[in-house]
Amino acid sequence: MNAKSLASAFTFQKLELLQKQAKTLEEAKCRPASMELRSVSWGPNANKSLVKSVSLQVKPAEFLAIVGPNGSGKTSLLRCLYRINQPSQGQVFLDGESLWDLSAHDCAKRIATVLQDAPGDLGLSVFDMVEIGLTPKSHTWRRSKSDSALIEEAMSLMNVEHLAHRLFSTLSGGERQRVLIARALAQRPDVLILDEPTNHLDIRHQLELLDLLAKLPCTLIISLHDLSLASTYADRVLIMQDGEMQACSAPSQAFTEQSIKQVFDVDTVIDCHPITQRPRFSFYL
Ligand SMILES: Nc1ncnc2c1ncn2[C@@H]1O[C@H](COP(=O)(O)OP(=O)(O)OP(=O)(O)O)[C@@H](O)[C@H]1O
Repeated sequence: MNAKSLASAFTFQKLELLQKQAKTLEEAKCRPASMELRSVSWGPNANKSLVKSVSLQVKPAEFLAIVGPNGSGKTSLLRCLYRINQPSQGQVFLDGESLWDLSAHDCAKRIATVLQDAPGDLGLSVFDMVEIGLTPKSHTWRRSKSDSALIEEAMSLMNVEHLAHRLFSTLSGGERQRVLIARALAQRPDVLILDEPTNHLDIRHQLELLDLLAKLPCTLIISLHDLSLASTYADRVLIMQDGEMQACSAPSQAFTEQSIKQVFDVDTVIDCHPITQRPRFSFYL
């Protein structure tokens, strides 16, 4: 077997393992939810809107990527979706129920988040950190065998099981990010919201993460700076500019040379990726 076929056999085995594990998470009763924003606006005060009348529907199990330049309102919009930013106008719905009619605890049972600001040094081990993911659905303080299996499975999916006993605070940026994603997976969410999850990750881990996320049996809403990752993995792409939604459609429709010039102010040549058949970009100024 030559090096190339060895590498692809390894990738295949690993993918098979990931798929099997994602199936176990599926058996752990994920119920992908729909989300809807109806004319949602939000701002830190009455005179300032950072999210401006955004309307969209996300179907159960859909993968929606949110892209846009720095300061375009991606994080502010995500915060509306996980019940931190209460809209000044409009409403957000989770499976048809208004998010603000649900308790924070009910939301946490269904929506998991991985945010840009990592939690501070809580003196917790990696295992403890991932275990926190079980809290919203726990009925008791005692950890059961299936709880431990879920924690281990989530750590193994994110390739951090060898770090289980390390202090979270001693990890590298990329390791921390993977632990926080494992924590979100242990939560067995119906909706998973991630804000720039590929920050700190090397290219191999970026691709593995997106590949794994795209297979999870939950609704995914992810902000990404990397347009190629959004193009390769997302079902639809929402392009934000100055707090407004510029486009929300399949990558091949949302990403055009004109839309990228208008929103990101860079020139692009777009062609079709020979393997993924998705739009591929070459940027220039
Ligand atoms: N609570 C707040 N008070 C005042 N301004 C805010 C507040 N939250 C966000 N902003 C500003 O609103 C704009 C949008 O911020 P947001 O974090 O939503 O953008 P983003 O698209 O996620 O940016 P980035 O790509 O840099 O992460 C930014 O200019 C930011 O400084």
